[in-house]
Amino acid sequence: MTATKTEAATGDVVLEAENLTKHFPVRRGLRDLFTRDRKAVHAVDDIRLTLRRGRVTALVGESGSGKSTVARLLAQLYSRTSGDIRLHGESVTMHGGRRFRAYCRQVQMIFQDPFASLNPVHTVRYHLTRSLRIHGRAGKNAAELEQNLADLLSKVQLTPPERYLDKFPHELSGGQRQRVSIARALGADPEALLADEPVSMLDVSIRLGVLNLLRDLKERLNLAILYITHDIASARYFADETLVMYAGRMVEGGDSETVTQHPAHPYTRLLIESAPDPDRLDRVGDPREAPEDQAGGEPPSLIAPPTGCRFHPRCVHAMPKCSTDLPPRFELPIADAQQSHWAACWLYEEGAAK
Ligand SMILES: Nc1ncnc2c1ncn2[C@@H]1O[C@H](COP(=O)(O)OP(=O)(O)OP(=O)(O)O)[C@@H](O)[C@H]1O
Repeated sequence: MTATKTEAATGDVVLEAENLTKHFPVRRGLRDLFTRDRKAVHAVDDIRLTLRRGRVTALVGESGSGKSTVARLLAQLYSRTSGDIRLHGESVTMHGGRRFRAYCRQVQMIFQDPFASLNPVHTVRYHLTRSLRIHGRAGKNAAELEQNLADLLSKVQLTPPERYLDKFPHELSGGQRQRVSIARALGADPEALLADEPVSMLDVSIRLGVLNLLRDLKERLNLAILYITHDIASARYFADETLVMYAGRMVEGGDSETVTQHPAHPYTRLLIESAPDPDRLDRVGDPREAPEDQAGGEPPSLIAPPTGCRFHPRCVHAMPKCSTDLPPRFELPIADAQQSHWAACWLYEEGAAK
């Protein structure tokens, strides 16, 4: 791992990604061996994001938009094609060793499926003890270990701890299993949590409880949280900032209230209009209220993604420029000077007809 200091080493910034890109090579067939054609899935291109202490950042987009790939790049589970990842302003390059282990301790991932991420033949005690031991936090003796295990379970509101410590994963509910996964991540005493769809496999009735727990941990432990979801409504409820991805690129970002209540990018509007919302049922049938509803179609192939804006083939507002030129981030006016709101859409270029 190499390390170079940047100016962003100060303040509440924990983790930053700059121009983060991941292309997966496509396996070549026999015929391709005779051509120079090297195909790749352009899963993630030019991602820029910042995670701050005590804040939740939501990464929203439909299936296949590249959200999990971003999380796995940040967790160092994938090597990146290009771009930079900085922890406290220091660039990190994966090569193993002490610094790499320190990064893995500070940046922990929570997976979507708690049943798959916990080993069915081991108890809660085993999972949590292993995490504490790996990260050198098990304590000096058995009594200290027991206390640390109890503390971890209390942090995720599984109390009294002795009721859960010797249970196997199949003896717990989905929500309890996800809490154990969160406790295991907390065993490292991390600064950032990467939560990849942490509630999407849970019953609707218990999702809120797990999101409230994560919010409580964010506040009490001052954690930076990346919350990955396809549910933009939950981003409004749970996240301070929301970033929207489409076909491997970020298209809009800003504080969650603004992005969800005043979406600017045609894709974000489509995403919101496609989400079930009882408040809007009376408006169904009035196309003027929801012009993006007319945008049909499917997300593009990421092996040969569209040039220009990747959303242009589906966009009802597309202009000739959209199919040729990649839109940069345009800052949008916002009442609160503390907040920011941007959209990567040519509609917001100065002088463009809206
Ligand atoms: N290991 C891999 N090899 C090749 N292509 C991959 C790999 N992992 C992901 N992809 C492709 O990269 C794109 C982005 O996938 P990713 O899983 O990051 O999307 P996502 O937004 O998280 O979707 P979902 O919500 O369904 O998990 C998809 O086209 C996917 O098929």
